[in-house]
Amino acid sequence: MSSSSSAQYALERSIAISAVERACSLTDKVFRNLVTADTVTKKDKSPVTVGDYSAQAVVNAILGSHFPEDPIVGEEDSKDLQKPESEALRKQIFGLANEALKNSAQECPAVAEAESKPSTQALGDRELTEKELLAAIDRGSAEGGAEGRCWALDPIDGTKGFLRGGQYAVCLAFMVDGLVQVGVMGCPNLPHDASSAKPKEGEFGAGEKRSDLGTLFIAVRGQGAFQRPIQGGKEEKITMRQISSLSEASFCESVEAGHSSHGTNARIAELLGITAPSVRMDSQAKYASISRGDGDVYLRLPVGDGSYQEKIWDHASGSLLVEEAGGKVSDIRGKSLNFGVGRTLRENRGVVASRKEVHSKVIDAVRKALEEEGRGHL
Ligand SMILES: Nc1ncnc2c1ncn2[C@@H]1O[C@H](COP(=O)(O)O)[C@@H](OP(=O)(O)O)[C@H]1O
Ligand SMILES: [Mg+2]
Ligand SMILES: [Mg+2]
Ligand SMILES: [Mg+2]
Repeated sequence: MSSSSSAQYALERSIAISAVERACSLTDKVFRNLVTADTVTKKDKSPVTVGDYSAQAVVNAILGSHFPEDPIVGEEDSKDLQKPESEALRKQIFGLANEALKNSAQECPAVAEAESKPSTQALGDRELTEKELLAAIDRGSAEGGAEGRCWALDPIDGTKGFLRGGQYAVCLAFMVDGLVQVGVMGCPNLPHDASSAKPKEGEFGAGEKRSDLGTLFIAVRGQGAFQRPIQGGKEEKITMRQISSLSEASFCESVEAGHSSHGTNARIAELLGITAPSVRMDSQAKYASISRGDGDVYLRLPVGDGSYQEKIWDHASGSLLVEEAGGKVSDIRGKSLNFGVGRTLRENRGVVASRKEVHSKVIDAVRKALEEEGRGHL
């Protein structure tokens, strides 16, 4: 196989971009119409439920029409949605997903081009039935594995961030024989330029969205990592920041202490001489941020007894972005992430991502900090 030809996986790349774009405009709309100060106060998660299901339906329907044989490992399934009491929810998702499938075909040059190819079946000519919609969601139930083509989808990654008005991402990756080849990530609330002010969290409901928010990240193995405004525009190449010493680095970590141990991170920073405060954000936007140099090290340390198995859709697209931007991604022991063993990364514990040159130093500090806590066995 000629690995560096820019034509390699060009179709998968353009279909993935269009699917993620459509899903992002849908989730953005769901946020603006359904997340209100009231739903947030009541800790009502229904907006994210609507967004999750309809975004998965849209992406899977698009993948299904272009690559009908390809298995998809998606986070959601329609089991709860099929219950009689979910009828109103089903109707809402049905409307949103069909609208997204219909509207965007003309607006998105990548999909217009791909869909004009005779081999593909045009979407959006007619509405999907409710049955087809549920089937599209359940197309995501593949088991994954080390053989052949496979997609991994997180329709809304960072569900907590979505509800806060903070960072979340639509993440889609294409894998061959367990290796990620294409990663596309849409971050509707991430500024194009990291130096511009961060969006204020908790600004719910209607109102004009800032025009500098919404960034799309794209990576193909061997072809580099790129970003562009999600609304369209020129792709620019991104690379991780050059730092001469780890003491200049800053960490990027989860907002949720339950997803990554903040206390241990602080000790690792101390061991490495890092003084800059950690940047905390939800979702795989962390991988995207370090890929373009907003931060330098993404640490995700196991919490508790370390038995949690990371899900492949939480890391597939982000890890390729970092690798293509000059970084290295491994688990806390320095072992490569193995995306070919099923729906989870069961052979790995936690994640460490940084520039290649400093990666082993970070791994050493992680080991030392865990040993000090009596968790060296993790
Ligand atoms: N105990 C745990 N440890 C690590 N990750 C967890 C976890 N419980 C849930 N997660 C995952 O963490 C993801 C969010 O990561 P982050 O905290 O970096 O934003 C969630 O994705 P979803 O939001 O798609 O469900 C979920 O899959
Ligand atoms: Mg997720
Ligand atoms: Mg999710
Ligand atoms: Mg989830």
